[in-house]
Amino acid sequence: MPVLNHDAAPPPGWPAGVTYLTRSRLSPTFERARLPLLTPSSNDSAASSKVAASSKQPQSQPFPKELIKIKKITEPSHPAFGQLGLVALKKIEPRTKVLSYLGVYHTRPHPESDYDLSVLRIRDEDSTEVDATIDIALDAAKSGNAGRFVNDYRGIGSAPNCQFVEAVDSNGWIGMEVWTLGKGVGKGEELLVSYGKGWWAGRQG
Ligand SMILES: C[S@@+](CC[C@H](N)C(=O)[O-])C[C@H]1O[C@@H](n2cnc3c(N)ncnc32)[C@H](O)[C@@H]1O
Repeated sequence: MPVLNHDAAPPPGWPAGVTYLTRSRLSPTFERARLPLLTPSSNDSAASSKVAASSKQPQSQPFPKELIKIKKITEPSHPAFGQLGLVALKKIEPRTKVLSYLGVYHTRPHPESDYDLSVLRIRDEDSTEVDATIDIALDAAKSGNAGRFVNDYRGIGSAPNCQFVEAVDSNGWIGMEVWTLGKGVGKGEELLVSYGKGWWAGRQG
């Protein structure tokens, strides 16, 4: 009898055309020589000092269906009207992990993506150029989990109620998680982070 992998089923509201992940992946174009930089135990990684110690993660990251749901935004006054967001199904306590941000790690710029999170940016010591950097980012544009639906607070709330936090993911790589901030998130409230002023500045046209 076939065994169904329920972890792999996307949560309700998942959009067609986006691959649902329960673990992040490497892009086929990911420069394999950079892989040790993603592992915080790596000796020469500047990343290791940046990443907070994290409890051992399960192999896959299920959707926290008891905490949140994916919601279609139907209020015309909402700046992301017609899109999706994340809403709390019950009060989520302050400083609580809600879910991981999963996607595809890459080492090439993805300026066109609105779902791309930088996880590592360090100086390239092998380059003769003064400003040369090594950049690794996690893009959920085509493949990801519900972390990709967290909206920015601007024009929606007075302040973010969540933030992206660096952590070690289930692959042992530097990853990102969505955590509540100091006030938690009330039942029915939308989870909102700050993408940062730079994110919006890069999109002004
Ligand atoms: C990472 S996605 C967030 C999820 C997105 N709403 C969706 O349905 O896929 C980022 C995109 O969401 C929208 N967005 C998020 N926060 C916003 C805000 N405060 N105002 C306007 N648009 C926002 C923008 O279109 C942005 O490019």
